[in-house]
Amino acid sequence: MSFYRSPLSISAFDAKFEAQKIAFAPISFQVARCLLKFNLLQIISDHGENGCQLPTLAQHSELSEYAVGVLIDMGLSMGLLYLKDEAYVLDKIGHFLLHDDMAKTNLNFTHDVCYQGLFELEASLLEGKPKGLKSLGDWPTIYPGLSQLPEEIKKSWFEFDHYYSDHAFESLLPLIFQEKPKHIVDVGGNTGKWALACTGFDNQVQVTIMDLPGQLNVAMENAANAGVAERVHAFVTDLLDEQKPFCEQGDLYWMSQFLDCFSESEILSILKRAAAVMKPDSELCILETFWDRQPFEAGAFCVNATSLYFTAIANGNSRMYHSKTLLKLISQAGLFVDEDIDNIGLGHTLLRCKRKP
Ligand SMILES: C[S@@+](CC[C@H](N)C(=O)[O-])C[C@H]1O[C@@H](n2cnc3c(N)ncnc32)[C@H](O)[C@@H]1O
Repeated sequence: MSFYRSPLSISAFDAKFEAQKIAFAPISFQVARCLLKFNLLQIISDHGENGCQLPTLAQHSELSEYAVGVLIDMGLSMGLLYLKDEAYVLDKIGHFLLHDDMAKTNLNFTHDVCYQGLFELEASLLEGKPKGLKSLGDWPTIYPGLSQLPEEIKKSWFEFDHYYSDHAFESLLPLIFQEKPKHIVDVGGNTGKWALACTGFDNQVQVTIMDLPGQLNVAMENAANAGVAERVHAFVTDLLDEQKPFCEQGDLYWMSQFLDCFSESEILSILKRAAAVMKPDSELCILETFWDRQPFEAGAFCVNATSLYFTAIANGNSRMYHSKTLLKLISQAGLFVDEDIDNIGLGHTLLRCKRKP
């Protein structure tokens, strides 16, 4: 990691400006969202290098000239737009806000899932509980509620979750099937996307998904729709309950974007239970986004920001970890890392683990 290791090279004057950007950050965020929502960035983009004047923009939009005016003037201040005489022209940051699917996915997730709940960050930090979760529903953590979230919010949550794992899955399949596993146990298998990717890649493999009941219903429906119901099996569980059995007989245990949903002590307990059912030659493959393993500072920013979603909304006690934290827990659970591969998909790391002899 080449960043975060020295003071920023920035003048006091510019640093003071950066501090003001933070002070007004929620306002900038909502302005960006509304510029997108009301199509204003798109209309300005359509007008190319000559740009578009306020009255024309208002004519093309459902908003009043006043409403468009406050948005686009703040758009100038945020560096999304610039002025050419009286016309507003799309600048580079505006271009990426409009066209970059990662920015869109992160923005929708932040708005729909996190925005209201983050008001409770302070209380969440003090109590170690996701005090903002009540903005979405009445559950102890977000996970039992995933399948019951209102449609728009559910869409943003799943698009966010899938965006990152989908980018990793394609390059992972050949790696995961290197040792030709016959039975894969997908721990926290969610909607069954990985299970379906595996059954599509290998026409013999059997996949068991361990998850909470709400998610498993969705996953099994997806498996049936894909015509692989006889090769995808449901293992209903709550991994926070140490008394519940762990699926045995897996050649390969798969935990993708899963351990970050738990605190360090919960991770240790889950890993110990996995190690206890693993055969001497079983593998445990962990796919995570560690903030210290990001090739670019932008990645570390997104990963560290996501931690606060866990704090205020998801469960109050988990985060996107530093790789050293997970490596320590893996060893404490009686496992060792056989292979450690960075830069998979969008900043994922694959840890291939085995039981210590
Ligand atoms: C962030 S999603 C990861 C989904 C998927 N593995 C991927 O890579 O996109 C976490 C998954 O863990 C499941 N999960 C969370 N808490 C759980 C628990 N206590 N017991 C079982 N599954 C749980 C959730 O239902 C969800 O499907």
